[in-house]
Amino acid sequence: MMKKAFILLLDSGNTRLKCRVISTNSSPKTAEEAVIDNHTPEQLKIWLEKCLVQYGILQAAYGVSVASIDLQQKWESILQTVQPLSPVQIEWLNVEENSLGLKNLYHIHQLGKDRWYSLLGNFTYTEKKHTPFLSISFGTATTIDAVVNQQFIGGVILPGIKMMQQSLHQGTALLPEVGLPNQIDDFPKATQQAIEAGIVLAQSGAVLIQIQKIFQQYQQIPTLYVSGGAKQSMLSAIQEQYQQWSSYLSLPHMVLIERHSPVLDGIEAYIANRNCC
Ligand SMILES: Nc1ncnc2c1ncn2[C@@H]1O[C@H](COP(=O)(O)OP(=O)(O)OP(=O)(O)O)[C@@H](O)[C@H]1O
Ligand SMILES: CC(C)(CO)[C@@H](O)C(=O)NCCC(=O)O
Repeated sequence: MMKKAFILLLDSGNTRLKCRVISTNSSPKTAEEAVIDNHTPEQLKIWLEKCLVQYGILQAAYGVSVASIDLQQKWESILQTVQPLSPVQIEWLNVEENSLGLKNLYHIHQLGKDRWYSLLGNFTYTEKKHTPFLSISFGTATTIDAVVNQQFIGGVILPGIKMMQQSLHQGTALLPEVGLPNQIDDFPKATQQAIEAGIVLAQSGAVLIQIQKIFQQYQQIPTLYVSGGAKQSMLSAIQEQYQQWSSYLSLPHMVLIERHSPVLDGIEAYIANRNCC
């Protein structure tokens, strides 16, 4: 009988580590996911020890990181300790000029690896490869990346929602730190509501502008793939802003798809393709 084994995928972000276990000799292949806060790295050890019992030996580990070198080394040392007799090195993946049929027009030495693998995850998920899309992440930072005609044509970086909330509070004497609203007013009349609405509009407005630019330049409405820890608070605002603009011009319906972990999907697709060719 074949020995049970698994592969580990890691997406090391500025706030959290997202992990996926892929069982190599059982079905379904994707066995389990976990999210570890960067402040509690020991949780990775606890989770991996559980995985070793359940899924057999750790065969390989692939990661994408935009976090500090220190944190990368922390994840590496945890992997060494959980399987000391046959230690596994994490292979940290890089950005490329071309992968899985997607061409990268961004500066490859500058592009965040999470952005590239998220694009690959969303591109793999796209059935009609010529459909333009925006790969949007509401994480520590917000990123809005555009793919048209199978090319990543570029994207924008904004402070994330939490970062905007904190910076308004920290940089002023009178402004409180706010949470995320369920509903926003068009013309707020109180401080908290004014800040909440301002942040949501800044973020969803940036998305709408990128949709408009693609429409102006390519006469198509992109599909939106939305991910990241703060995505829930943004979905209705994006839909509403699109609705208001598009109804004047009788534009087609916009497809918005929530994506759970596109970076891990991108790593999985990239590795599967590399190992098979
Ligand atoms: N309900 C929420 N409201 C507001 N912000 C949230 C909420 N839930 C999570 N967040 C924020 O989402 C961010 C974390 O999201 P995510 O895990 O996607 O980011 P990350 O680990 O920093 O990864 P990356 O660096 O790749 O963005 C944090 O800034 C967190 O505060
Ligand atoms: C923008 C973030 C922080 C998003 O996680 C990350 O992708 C990053 O650090 N990028 C490097 C700069 C760039 O992508 O141009």
